[in-house]
Amino acid sequence: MSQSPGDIIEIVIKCVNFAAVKHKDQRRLDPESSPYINHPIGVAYILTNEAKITDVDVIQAALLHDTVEDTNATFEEIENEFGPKIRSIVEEVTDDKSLPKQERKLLQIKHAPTSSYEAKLVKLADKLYNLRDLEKATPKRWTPYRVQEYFAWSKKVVDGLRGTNQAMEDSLDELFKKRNVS
Ligand SMILES: Nc1nc2c(ncn2[C@@H]2O[C@H](COP(=O)(O)OP(=O)(O)O)[C@@H](OP(=O)(O)OP(=O)(O)O)[C@H]2O)c(=O)[nH]1
Ligand SMILES: [Mn+2]
Repeated sequence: MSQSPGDIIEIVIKCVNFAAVKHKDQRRLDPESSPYINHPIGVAYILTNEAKITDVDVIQAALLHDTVEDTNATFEEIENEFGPKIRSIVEEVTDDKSLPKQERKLLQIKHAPTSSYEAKLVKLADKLYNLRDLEKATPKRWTPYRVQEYFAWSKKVVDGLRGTNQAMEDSLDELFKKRNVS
């Protein structure tokens, strides 16, 4: 059965609310300690506004994409509230925080090319948002070297996501060019 505009608004606001409640005590690492929720909302907005994505599953997954990785939310909870499709996309974009950082970073590079189309879209928007943040301000306690390393690693992940969305890939390439990352 197709979703009415009312159904879509209801489910999207349910995701925004779920993410806001889960991320409520978290802040970004920028000098002003912005609310963390700005990030998932901004990732979803990149997808609607720049990537022109209208698939509600992708927008929902974007809003929820860091809840399991960074809060007490569980995949079971996501499935109960939002169904198996949303759980599956969120699962694809969630790092296993029990692994050493180096390994997590390598796994993102490795898994990017075989991710689903929906997960690739969320990943591209996530990287675009974070790299734009890095252009605006250096996160607390990050050295210039760490910033440059994040750019170089992101390029390797993005290279495995190509052929998914031209607008986001063009914006990412502009950022890599400015940083001389190739
Ligand atoms: N650029 C930037 N990033 C910030 C800021 N505050 C929090 N972050 C988060 O930091 C993460 C990147 O930092 P890392 O040290 O590389 O990753 P880690 O959290 O996995 O250890 C991103 O997580 P992520 O969204 O899960 O993405 P990713 O780690 O998969 O790239 C990003 O959302 C900020 O002010 N600026
Ligand atoms: Mn994120």
